[in-house]
Amino acid sequence: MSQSKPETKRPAKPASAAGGPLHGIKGPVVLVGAGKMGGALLDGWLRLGLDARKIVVLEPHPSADVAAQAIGGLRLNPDPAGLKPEAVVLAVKPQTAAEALPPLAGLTAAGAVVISIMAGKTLGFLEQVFGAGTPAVRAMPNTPAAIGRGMTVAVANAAVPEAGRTLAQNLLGATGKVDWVAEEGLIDAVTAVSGSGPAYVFLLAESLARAGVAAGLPAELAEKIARETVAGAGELLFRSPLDAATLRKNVTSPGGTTAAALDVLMAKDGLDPLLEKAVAAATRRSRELAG
Ligand SMILES: NC(=O)C1=CN([C@@H]2O[C@H](COP(=O)(O)OP(=O)(O)OC[C@H]3O[C@@H](n4cnc5c(N)ncnc54)[C@H](OP(=O)(O)O)[C@@H]3O)[C@@H](O)[C@H]2O)C=CC1
Ligand SMILES: O=C(O)[C@@H]1CCC=N1
Repeated sequence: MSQSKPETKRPAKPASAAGGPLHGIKGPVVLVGAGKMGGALLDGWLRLGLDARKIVVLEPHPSADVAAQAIGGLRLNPDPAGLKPEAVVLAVKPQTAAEALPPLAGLTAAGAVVISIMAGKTLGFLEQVFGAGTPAVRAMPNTPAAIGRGMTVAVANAAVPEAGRTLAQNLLGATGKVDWVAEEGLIDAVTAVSGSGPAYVFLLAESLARAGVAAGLPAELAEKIARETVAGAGELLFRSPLDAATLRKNVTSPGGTTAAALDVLMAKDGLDPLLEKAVAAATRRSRELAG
């Protein structure tokens, strides 16, 4: 290993989860690509008590945290030829998939479920690489997975048995909520909304801070209050039983300051058409990434 990735916070030892959702997994679970999203999944599995000895990571430049899991028995970059995995989780970039995955096609010979989180890459592509009839799940998580607050939407091909779906549900659910759809075509728009969505929210924090500076605030104060506002509003949305529109109305006094701002944001050329264009662009890009 010539290079290693920056360290991210990982729990020193997994929370005990005897009898938890990952308890019945025999393994090995092979994770291909342990970058930002693959690393978040790995964290979730370890946090939920999946025995590190049941995990294999294939990653050319593992972070120090991933490498450290080898002490607990995680196997890092063994020869894939001898492996008979229960699941193979694909978390490499879609642009590298065509080169990175064909050498791993033999991994599914013993019936492993392939679970891909790659943007754009279709169930058809997975079957092309791993063979027709391979049980395959295409899933789209997002980065709040890193703190167990992810939102994943998944679709399975017809070859996935009930047990395979449960396995995928449990592995993906280690990072947050999982919804399933029957129609694969929806995943491109899901990618544009929840997969990429955290970036839009972080941009809102950045943009709000810049607007604060333009309104005369010192940059440090503007950044702090914008960040806390986005984080606090997100937390309120998470905890409150009220929907987003009601929470918005609760901020908006008639004839007050919020109403003045919302007149701009909710105008015909406001946020709605802008986000519609942004989500359409991301959806298109997801379809292009199918290759
Ligand atoms: N980031 C996000 O918000 C989301 C990402 N995704 C999807 O997750 C996947 C991973 O994205 P992300 O984690 O952001 O990207 P990263 O670049 O952080 O992770 C990809 C990892 O795969 C490694 N890799 C490259 N080639 C191989 C190989 N041949 N075998 C094994 N590992 C390899 C990379 O190593 P190196 O860097 O050294 O090349 C890198 O560590 C993508 O397909 C993306 O579409 C899905 C939802 C959200
Ligand atoms: O930007 C991307 O392509 C990936 C997929 C969703 C979030 N990040």
